Amino acid sequence: MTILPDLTGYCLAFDLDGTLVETAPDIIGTLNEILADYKVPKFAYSDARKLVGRGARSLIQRGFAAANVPLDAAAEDPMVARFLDIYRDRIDRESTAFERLEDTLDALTAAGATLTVCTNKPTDLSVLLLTKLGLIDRFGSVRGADSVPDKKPHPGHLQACVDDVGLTMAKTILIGDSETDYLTAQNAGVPCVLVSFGYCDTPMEEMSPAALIHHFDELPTAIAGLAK
Ligand SMILES: O=C(O)COP(=O)(O)O
Ligand SMILES: [Mg+2]
Repeated sequence: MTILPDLTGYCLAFDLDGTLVETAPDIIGTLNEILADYKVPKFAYSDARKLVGRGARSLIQRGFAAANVPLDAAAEDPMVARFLDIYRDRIDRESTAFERLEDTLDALTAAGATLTVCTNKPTDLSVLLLTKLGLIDRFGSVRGADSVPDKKPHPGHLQACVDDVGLTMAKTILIGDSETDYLTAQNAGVPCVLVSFGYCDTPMEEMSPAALIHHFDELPTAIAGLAK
């Protein structure tokens, strides 16, 4: 494994869905439960994975649109509430940390880095998921979209995570899977590491992150190149 530089004073802020955790199976499972109420056929996992990543409301809208079923605007709010209830009950049924995540976080923490989670998932669900997967104690701060006045890509969301752990943007790196994460890092003026294994509907070639990784094994080398 890469020899890491001293990362004391560094804040590594991670996105959650599609970056730390493969949450799509339970998110799509929840969508399929909602669609069944409306007699809409279930999505195959491979077809629905590309719909994930922009929150429950967008997923429902995209799910109905992809199935060519009109969605009454008045039905959306109760549907989102029901989605969140169902999802909470099955949040870790099939969701798993991406391969080699824990070894990699161990190495980064041992080198002195402080880890945080900056996600557009609701905070309570983020904490619940990380707790169920045994990951919560690794992070000095977990902030969902509801914990800040303006969510990602607003840089204030990232700033709040950095403030929580008493560090500075000058020594912060954002690790994410989507255009939202890329724009957040740009808006905050910090380097962005993008992972290619998450949920991104923008082609990776259209963004120019500081590093692009395809597996967590590659993250220490990427961080070593950025933390100087
Ligand atoms: O739930 C969402 O909207 C996306 O969550 P993420 O920011 O952890 O990818
Ligand atoms: Mg994500």
